Amino acid sequence: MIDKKNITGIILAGGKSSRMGTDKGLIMFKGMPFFQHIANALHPLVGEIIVISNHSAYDIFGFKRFEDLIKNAGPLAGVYTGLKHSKTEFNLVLSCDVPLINTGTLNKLIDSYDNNSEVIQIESKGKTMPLIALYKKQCEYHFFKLLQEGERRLQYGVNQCKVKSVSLDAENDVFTNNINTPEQLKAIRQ
Ligand SMILES: Nc1nc2c(ncn2[C@@H]2O[C@H](COP(=O)(O)OP(=O)(O)OP(=O)(O)O)[C@@H](O)[C@H]2O)c(=O)[nH]1
Repeated sequence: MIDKKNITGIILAGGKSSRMGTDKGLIMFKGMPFFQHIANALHPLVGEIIVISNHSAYDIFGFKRFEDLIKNAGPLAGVYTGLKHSKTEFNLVLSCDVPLINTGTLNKLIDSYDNNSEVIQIESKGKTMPLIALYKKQCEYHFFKLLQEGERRLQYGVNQCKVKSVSLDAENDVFTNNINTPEQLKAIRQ
């Protein structure tokens, strides 16, 4: 069991939201922004939450916010920035577009940790999800090197680490739904 004081929650909210057309983390769903749903799911499991985003609108949530150390380089740079600023060995990294996520699902990542892994990621509907994952801080070194080489793919970066995937039961797959488009938003609001 990992002590929650040794886990930082890192929420990435620095994307362009081009498919949605409006900043995804700030979309209202069941009375609160997507971002707040994600922070609420993380809160019981971590000692601190930090936000990685160049958008100052996220300051309203009251967490420390850091800007990408490498700009316009996508989620790989966002995760790298989060790990670099984290003070803890373990880090639960989430995107801001999974508003159905819950603490129980995230806890599965922590429960599945073993000493041989550097990243534990969710696998849902046959797809690995490196933005619902537990990272050891040491991954920052791999990611920095890859970014310097011009690599931008997060899943490629994760695959350079010792990675383990945790599959969800079919009835829990819904909690990891990525909401990227107005159509997907409409579907969860119904
Ligand atoms: N900090 C940071 N986060 C990012 C960056 N790019 C994407 N993200 C975050 O990574 C997660 C997944 O992002 P995507 O859906 O792949 O990209 P997006 O730019 O948000 O959306 P699209 O423009 O529709 O692809 C979201 O939480 C984004 O906010 C980035 O350059 N920096």
